[in-house]
Amino acid sequence: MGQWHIGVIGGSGLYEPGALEDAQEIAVNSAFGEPSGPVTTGRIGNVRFTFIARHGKGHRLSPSHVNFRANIDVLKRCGVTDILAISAIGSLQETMAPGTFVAVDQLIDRTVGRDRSFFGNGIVAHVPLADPVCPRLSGLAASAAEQAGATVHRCGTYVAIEGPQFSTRAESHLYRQWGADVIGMTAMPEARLAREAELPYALLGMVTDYDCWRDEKADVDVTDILAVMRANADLARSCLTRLAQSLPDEREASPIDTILDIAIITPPDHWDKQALARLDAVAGRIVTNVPV
Ligand SMILES: CSC[C@H]1O[C@H](OP(=O)(O)O)[C@H](O)[C@@H]1O
Ligand SMILES: Nc1ncnc2[nH]cnc12
Repeated sequence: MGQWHIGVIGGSGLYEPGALEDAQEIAVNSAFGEPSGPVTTGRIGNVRFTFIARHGKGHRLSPSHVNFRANIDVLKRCGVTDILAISAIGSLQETMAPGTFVAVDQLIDRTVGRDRSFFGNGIVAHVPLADPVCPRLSGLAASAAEQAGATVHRCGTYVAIEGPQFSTRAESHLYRQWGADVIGMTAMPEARLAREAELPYALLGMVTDYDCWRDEKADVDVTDILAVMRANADLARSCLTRLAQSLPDEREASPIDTILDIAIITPPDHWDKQALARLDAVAGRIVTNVPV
């Protein structure tokens, strides 16, 4: 049992966490390069929240240039116990209309060329990822969103594309045939890296558009997406307040908190010193007590 500390990754249209008590903006260095920006840490009631804007303030970073490793590393360094990501998503299903929320539970990764692991080169780990989303946090976040007044779909498969362009119509139809429900550009490798950092991850998507499969005339565009996101940003922020109010007083341990115990395949006497040095936060629970 322990305290909750929720890391929030704010996506398109959500560049500020809203009112946090005792809020402080802090620049935290990462061993994996430049994060998207400083974090804002503060409390809602008894629960600590630490927020980072995924694309940076002013939306400077495209999905391909977000340093996902640095962002997760920084949140881990801040001591977060769980991550709630908030994203703009396109809908691939008629029933998931713009303005509704989706608590994503599965992911398909179509991104290319992004750094997708903290490990390799001197210390190899293979974490299980069959269920990339933490059902506990996802359920709590979905309930919080409902209490805040949102219509929430409690599961959905998200296909992560590389972007930055939106999909072709043929791709959009293909993803629907694959069983994807929603589409975005950022949940991968974010979810992979959260798992490697032993952080339960949940993703609350806000549907902003129907991508391009549905209507031959009205294709997705960024202006419409941002209008929906702006209209929903306060709703997203009130989800955080509701979440803080509804979290159990004590946080029960999750199997994800110790997932590296079953994932690191390289024996400690072969661990590379340089690799270890930058894993001091992500795998700090394991590597800091190892004699080198
Ligand atoms: C602004 S439209 C496309 C952009 O929005 C989504 O970002 P995020 O997941 O950070 O909310 C999508 O993944 C694209 O990056
Ligand atoms: N249709 C779409 N495709 C990819 N990313 C998105 N983010 C919001 N809408 C999207």
